[in-house]
Amino acid sequence: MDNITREKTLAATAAVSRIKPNMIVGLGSGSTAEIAVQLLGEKVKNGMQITGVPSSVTTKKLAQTFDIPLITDAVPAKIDITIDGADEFDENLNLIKGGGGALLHEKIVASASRELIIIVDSRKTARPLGSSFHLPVEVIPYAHVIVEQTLCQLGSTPKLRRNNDKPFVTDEGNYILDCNFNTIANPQKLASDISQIPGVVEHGMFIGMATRIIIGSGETTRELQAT
Ligand SMILES: O=C(CO)[C@H](O)[C@H](O)COP(=O)(O)O
Repeated sequence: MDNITREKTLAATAAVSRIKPNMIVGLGSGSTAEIAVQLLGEKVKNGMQITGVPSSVTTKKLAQTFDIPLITDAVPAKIDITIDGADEFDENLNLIKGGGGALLHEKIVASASRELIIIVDSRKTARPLGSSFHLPVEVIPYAHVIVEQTLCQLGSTPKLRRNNDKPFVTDEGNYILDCNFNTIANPQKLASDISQIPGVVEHGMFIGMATRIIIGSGETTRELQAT
């Protein structure tokens, strides 16, 4: 196992150790969250009863291979703990997510969760949002040209995400604009401005949602907790 995978596994193991029998567990997306799904699958195999709520089609398929009982039709109003990854986080535990394109379902699952535990490897450290990752904004295809123009007026350089020569399409059939805002000085204000643009479905800033960030670091983990 390479060092980064070991760090992801350490963070995922620490997060999964917080899952107790009969919990409803939100299942995040991305390579780190997938390790957590695999570890949860082992718990289920050993007899622990949990119910998972997947945040993407990819995660649903993975969880099914481990026979994790799932709720897939609609997100329940109360999820005990969600374990997910992130592309960036700041010292206030605000996040940028959506590198894998699952930000809409991830945010819905997170919004229903009593606890949102984020797991990352040591390449990700607390820094102002936008400093190293472009903010994904999910838009309905019909509106993507006009939304792109408005996002330019807000100070970014949006780029339509592509999958080979076609636009990348999300699980809900939408497009993603990856927006370089450089460092985002006021995430709350920008989040509100973007949410008001007609045609925007969701953006990848998760503000005040994460309760804990577990960072795999070498042979150990360290944690940041919301105050
Ligand atoms: O937000 C996400 C997917 O939409 C992922 O959680 C994020 O991209 C982190 O992925 P990884 O654990 O592979 O670095």
